[in-house]
Amino acid sequence: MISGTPLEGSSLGPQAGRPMPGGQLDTSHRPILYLEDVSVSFDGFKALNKLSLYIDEGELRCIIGPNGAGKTTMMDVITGKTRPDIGTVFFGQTIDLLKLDEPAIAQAGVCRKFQKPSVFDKLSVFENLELAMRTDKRVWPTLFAQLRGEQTDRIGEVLQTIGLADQRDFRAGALSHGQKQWLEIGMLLMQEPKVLLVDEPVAGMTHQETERTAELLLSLQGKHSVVVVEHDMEFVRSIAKRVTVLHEGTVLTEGSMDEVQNDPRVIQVYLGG
Ligand SMILES: Nc1ncnc2c1ncn2[C@@H]1O[C@H](COP(=O)(O)OP(=O)(O)OP(=O)(O)O)[C@@H](O)[C@H]1O
Repeated sequence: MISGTPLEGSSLGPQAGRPMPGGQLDTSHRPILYLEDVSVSFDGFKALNKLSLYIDEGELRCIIGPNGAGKTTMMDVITGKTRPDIGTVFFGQTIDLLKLDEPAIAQAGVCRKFQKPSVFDKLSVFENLELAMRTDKRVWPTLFAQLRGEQTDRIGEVLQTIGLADQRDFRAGALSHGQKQWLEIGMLLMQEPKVLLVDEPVAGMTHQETERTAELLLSLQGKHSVVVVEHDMEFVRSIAKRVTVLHEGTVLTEGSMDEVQNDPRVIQVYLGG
């Protein structure tokens, strides 16, 4: 049995079935997440400039763009870390994310995976997943109880999804960098997020780990909306259906990987030609 240490700084969201912060999620009109005309200034510099972005339910979207394009700021706005000067950010049709704070946004089902893994090294893979489930406020009544069968099953499912079933009793500290990243994705999945924001998931990974991460993220689409910010173009090509290119805080273009890579404006932005 592990203790119920809070996951400080982590953005863990909910499992289904409890009232959501900000109201009930309504995705009947397609986008599960949308930003409209969002601007953010830092000392007069516009990090986001009338950015509009629409993410559909179950979609896997890749966001690319040169350094300083505004990708991180965009994620910060969605998760409530940064408040825009102006603009609209909605989760479904009815939940105004600008009215919620960071924990409430995570609890509503918008979760973020940061670049650096933050698993608990001394705990086993299984215990890390168990802890992620126990930090969900809606299962706090079970904090000191034995895991119920369905909860153990859920951990088993997530272990399969992240490809760590054989490592379930390994200490997380003994995992490779790639395995730690998958475990952290698993910890977020324990909360059954509707939207998963993933920041540079393959940075520092081996080729094989990168391929496995592509399979993992592809397996999530349909069940979750996944927004991936990544610089590795080969990786983006391997998972992308629709790619959004950010530049100077706004959407330069959107389309398939082939479309955006052949767009002269994109080539100019990347090559500075
Ligand atoms: N807190 C801040 N204060 C001042 N300027 C900031 C702040 N955060 C971001 N910026 C600036 O806003 C712009 C957009 O930054 P952001 O980190 O969102 O870009 P990015 O696309 O994520 O870049 P990278 O790919 O390098 O991570 C950059 O010019 C950055 O220097």
